[in-house]
Amino acid sequence: MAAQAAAAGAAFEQDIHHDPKQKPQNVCVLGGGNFGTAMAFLAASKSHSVRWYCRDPKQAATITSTRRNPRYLSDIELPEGLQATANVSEALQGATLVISALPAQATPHFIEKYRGDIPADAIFCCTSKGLYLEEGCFLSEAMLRAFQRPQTLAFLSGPSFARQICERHPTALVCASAKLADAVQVQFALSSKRFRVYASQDTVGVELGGALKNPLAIGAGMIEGAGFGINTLAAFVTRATRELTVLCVAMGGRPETISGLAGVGDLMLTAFGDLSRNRNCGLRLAKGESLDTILQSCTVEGVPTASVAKAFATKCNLDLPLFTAVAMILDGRLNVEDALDHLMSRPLGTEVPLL
Ligand SMILES: NC(=O)C1=CN([C@@H]2O[C@H](COP(=O)(O)OP(=O)(O)OC[C@H]3O[C@@H](n4cnc5c(N)ncnc54)[C@H](O)[C@@H]3O)[C@@H](O)[C@H]2O)C=CC1
Ligand SMILES: O=C(CO)COP(=O)(O)O
Repeated sequence: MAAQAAAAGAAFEQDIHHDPKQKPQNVCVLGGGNFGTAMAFLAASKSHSVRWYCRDPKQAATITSTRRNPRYLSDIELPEGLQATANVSEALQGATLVISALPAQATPHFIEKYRGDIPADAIFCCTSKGLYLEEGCFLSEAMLRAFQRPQTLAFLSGPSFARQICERHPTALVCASAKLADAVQVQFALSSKRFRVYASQDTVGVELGGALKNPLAIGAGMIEGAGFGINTLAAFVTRATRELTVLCVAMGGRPETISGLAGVGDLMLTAFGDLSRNRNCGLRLAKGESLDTILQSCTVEGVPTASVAKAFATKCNLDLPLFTAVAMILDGRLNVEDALDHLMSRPLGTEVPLL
């Protein structure tokens, strides 16, 4: 399948979505991990000028000389024209579009440290999927505080494993920005025959959908790890979708966004997809591995996000048993079996509010 997809590669490069009104971008990708690799791959495939910041100088040098990322997705051959560097100022100089693929918890600190190097008129497009634990808030709020000035933010989200983007599987995402024209800039900058971006103005829904599906995907993994089958998983994902929608709408997002790519689309991918680190984290926890060991092995955004999600639910006066159970298991206050027992023993009720 991967070979077949790669063979279709030449067509992928063609920019069928070229809009003469959209200028070519000077793209800077931040983050040398899985998603940074996918974003650098995409932007370079579209013939933008791409500079890619990886904090490890050896890694950056190897990428530039071999066109492979030695640490992540190392079997993927990257397009020509990519320049990786460990020098932040060099990477950001003259950028018109900054695509950040740093872990959520690292992003505000990065901005605080390097805001002087980030061009004030660039679109800062965030692909991180998490809420900000240190301040118990949306990542965008912490990012804007870190900028200490107005900066155009966009959020790119939806069902998209980095590996499958690089293997050119047809993929669809949504990009949200307060001004539709800014979301459209990103849309045209990245769309191709194999990567379709929808534009949106629902920044709250897109940011929250991407972040909140992660603790729920951990829950889905726990169910599988505990040995339960598709009956349990389907029930969980259905009720999880409801909790996701109720919380996003209470926080100001649109329900249509949550039934779209950034919500249900990404929840399905991560709850059912073997490549999901959040799902695998739940699976490994249910099999008895310690959370510390798991977090040392990979980025799992759902862990810090779970407790912020629970705090958001409390603030909105919402009873969201699945978010609560996942957060309590991650805090070590409940085990998976007891959580399932408790969830199945809750008072019986109607599925949706009565008419
Ligand atoms: N992997 C995927 O398929 C997808 C990931 N995302 C999101 O992208 C974000 C990044 O995820 P991945 O790339 O998968 O993680 P990763 O763990 O593969 O890579 C993270 C990278 O960030 C670098 N990094 C960490 N802290 C840093 C700092 N302070 N300064 C500079 N570099 C730093 C690490 O060295 C590493 O290269 C997450 O929020 C994730 O939810 C979104 C869609 C898909
Ligand atoms: O968000 C993702 C794909 O859309 C990646 O999910 P994981 O972080 O669980 O691997």
